[in-house]
Amino acid sequence: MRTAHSVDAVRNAERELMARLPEGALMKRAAAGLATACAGLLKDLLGRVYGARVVLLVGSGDNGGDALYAGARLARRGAGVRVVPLAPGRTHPGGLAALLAAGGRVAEDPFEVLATADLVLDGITGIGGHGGLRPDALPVVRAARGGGAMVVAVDLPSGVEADSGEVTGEAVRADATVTFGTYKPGLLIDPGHERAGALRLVDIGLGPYLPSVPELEALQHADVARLLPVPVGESDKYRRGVVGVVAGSARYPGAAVLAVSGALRGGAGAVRYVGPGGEAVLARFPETLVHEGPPSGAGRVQAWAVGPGLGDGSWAAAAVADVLAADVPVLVDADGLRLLAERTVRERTAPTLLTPHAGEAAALLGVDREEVEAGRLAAVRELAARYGATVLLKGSTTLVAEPASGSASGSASGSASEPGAAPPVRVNPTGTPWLATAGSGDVLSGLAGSLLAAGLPARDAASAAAYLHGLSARLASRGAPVAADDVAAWLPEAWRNVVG
Ligand SMILES: NC(=O)C1=CN([C@@H]2O[C@H](COP(=O)(O)OP(=O)(O)OC[C@H]3O[C@@H](n4cnc5c(N)ncnc54)[C@H](O)[C@@H]3O)[C@@H](O)[C@H]2O)[C@@H](O)CC1
Ligand SMILES: [K+]
Repeated sequence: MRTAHSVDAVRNAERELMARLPEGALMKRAAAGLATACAGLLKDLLGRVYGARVVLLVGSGDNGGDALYAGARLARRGAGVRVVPLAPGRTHPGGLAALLAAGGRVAEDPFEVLATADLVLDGITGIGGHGGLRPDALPVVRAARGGGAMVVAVDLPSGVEADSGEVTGEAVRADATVTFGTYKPGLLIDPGHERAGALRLVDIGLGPYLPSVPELEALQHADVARLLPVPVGESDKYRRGVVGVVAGSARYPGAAVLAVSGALRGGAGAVRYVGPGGEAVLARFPETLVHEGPPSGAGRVQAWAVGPGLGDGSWAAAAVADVLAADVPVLVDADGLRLLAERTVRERTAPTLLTPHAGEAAALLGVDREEVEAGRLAAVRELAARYGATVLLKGSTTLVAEPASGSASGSASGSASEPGAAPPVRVNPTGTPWLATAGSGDVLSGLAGSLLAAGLPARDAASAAAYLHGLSARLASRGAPVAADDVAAWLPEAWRNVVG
């Protein structure tokens, strides 16, 4: 599991640790890890550190200090290091002295050195930065990218808000980010994540001083493997769980097929389909149990997934209300989200999982889509709190938030967090831009619904589904476009990849 902590948590931990260490020791630890990472990258790039051309972009804070001490280490190994001070007169004095003593120099012409640099270290701002890059930094940052050097961000790409991943205006676009002590939420959530490049974590000894419950967590293979249901000898289809899928319409019969295709690969023992797309579903998946009346008359199910391609006719509205009245976990997606009342969801006693994309989340919150996209973490938390439901906010870095315990009964998922506090938001690390394709959300709904029916708590079902879904798209794509149908077809391979 990768975990990220807030700036406040990092600063508190740093304070406690620093009180036990000699002055400056923590920064030197950070700089040593940073220099080692840069030396490794230079060796991959050039086969050597000696003679490499390194430029340091340095702001007014300790982030610049890290860059300067790391630059000094690289200079001692024979790299030609030049510093571009973006806040002249406020450059970290100890760091600058160390760099100059090691043979580094202040660049006379920033643009000249950036044009020929092999590696640029972005030490403009770290966790103390706010409000995006300042105008005076923009031409220098653009020249760094334009010169073709590898750009390595120190702790965080400058311009990215550490706690949210928000970018106001412009931010550095790094090839790699070397971060200290713990990941920061902004490194794992878009738009910040996408600016960070490959992530490396340097241990500076903060671990024991960080809160045990992080702000954010990203599951890895082993975590997901532990969550996935495994049938045992005496399992039958009912014990494995039956998932009910309410999806599709005369206009969108394909949504029914895609949602069922995801549900069939999600671990439930059987899939019941309810809606007007039964014929299309059976033609493709004869193993589906099809029902035409209201969902409540369909027979036993352990969880429902409702919404993809439903349209907004009266049948759809009645079906959504019918499903929400059931005392089993319910996933609501797509058109279903337009047909639900906040109060109905809040009053449910069984878990509810909402799976909006940014546009749908914006409609539920009554704000603009851009606001949700820029502040995804705040949006998913707000939705979970308002609806008292688990919320999966789709996107390139899909997020899963749980409401604080007590705000919705039945939706706790065994988290180790304090009573009353919401557990950490989960961010999915397997997404790929190729997943932004029509119908892929329908597959995800069926898959997550199936995992709910198999008995996973809503937060686990949502995060395991997002993980498998992203991985499946990556496996299917291998760099080429994929269709939603491919994503569904590759789910068994993704599952094997995770548990194998
Ligand atoms: N506190 C510690 O013990 C450690 C801190 N470390 C480093 O220190 C960093 C935090 O240092 P600071 O708290 O000094 O903060 P930063 O260095 O991140 O930035 C704060 C400085 O930048 C200015 N600033 C804020 N927003 C700006 C913007 N948009 N454009 C330009 N300048 C802006 C502020 O006026 C302030 O002077 C971490 O990210 C990490 O790199 C590491 O050395 C590990 C140890
Ligand atoms: K930085």
